[in-house]
Amino acid sequence: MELNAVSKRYGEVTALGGVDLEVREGETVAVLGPNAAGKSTLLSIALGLLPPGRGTATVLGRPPVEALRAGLVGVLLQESGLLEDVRVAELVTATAGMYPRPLSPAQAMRAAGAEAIANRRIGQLSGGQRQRVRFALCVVGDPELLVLDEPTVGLDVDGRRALWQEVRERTSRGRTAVFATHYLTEAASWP
Ligand SMILES: Nc1ncnc2c1ncn2[C@@H]1O[C@H](COP(=O)(O)OP(=O)(O)OP(=O)(O)O)[C@@H](O)[C@H]1O
Repeated sequence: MELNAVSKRYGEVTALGGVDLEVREGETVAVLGPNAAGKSTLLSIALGLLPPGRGTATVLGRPPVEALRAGLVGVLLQESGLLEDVRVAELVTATAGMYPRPLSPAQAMRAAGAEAIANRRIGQLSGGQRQRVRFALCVVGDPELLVLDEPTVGLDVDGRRALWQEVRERTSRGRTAVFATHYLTEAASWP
């Protein structure tokens, strides 16, 4: 992922003031900053979900939207909506079907620590359980790059452990991850 001199203003608010970032294959990079620092804005631009005011973004050597459409990027955004009436396994299976070379739904749910809730309806899940489902959906396509916005919010110790273990396992296979956090410990403890 490469950002060159990316700026973004919302009216009077300067969310990003000329950010350069280069993330190479196999790296795990934390975007660290306090609330309102511009982390989500940066990730949204890097994903092609938001146009930069100035500057350029490329992902895997192409425009971000193309990388996203090609199924090369797994995304976990803060509090993103989930279908409420379906069961976890149904949603993960349907999402897997949108990718060229997905993991099995069981693998993705295991990676997210969501096996025990596979048959539960999403509308009945707790906040942390929903976050596990978001992570399962993020990895089920076995993407080259994971983009995670505050991925551990709401997760208990086991949920956090499962998530970081999966990120580490992917990185060891040359995959890449970029995550936003305001937890200094999470950013700093990364090897
Ligand atoms: N759609 C929007 N319209 C106007 N201002 C916005 C919009 N989105 C973000 N902002 C402002 O841009 C700044 C950066 O917001 P952003 O969500 O990128 O920060 P963040 O670092 O992700 O924060 P947090 O840690 O609280 O999630 C904030 O001042 C925010 O109020």
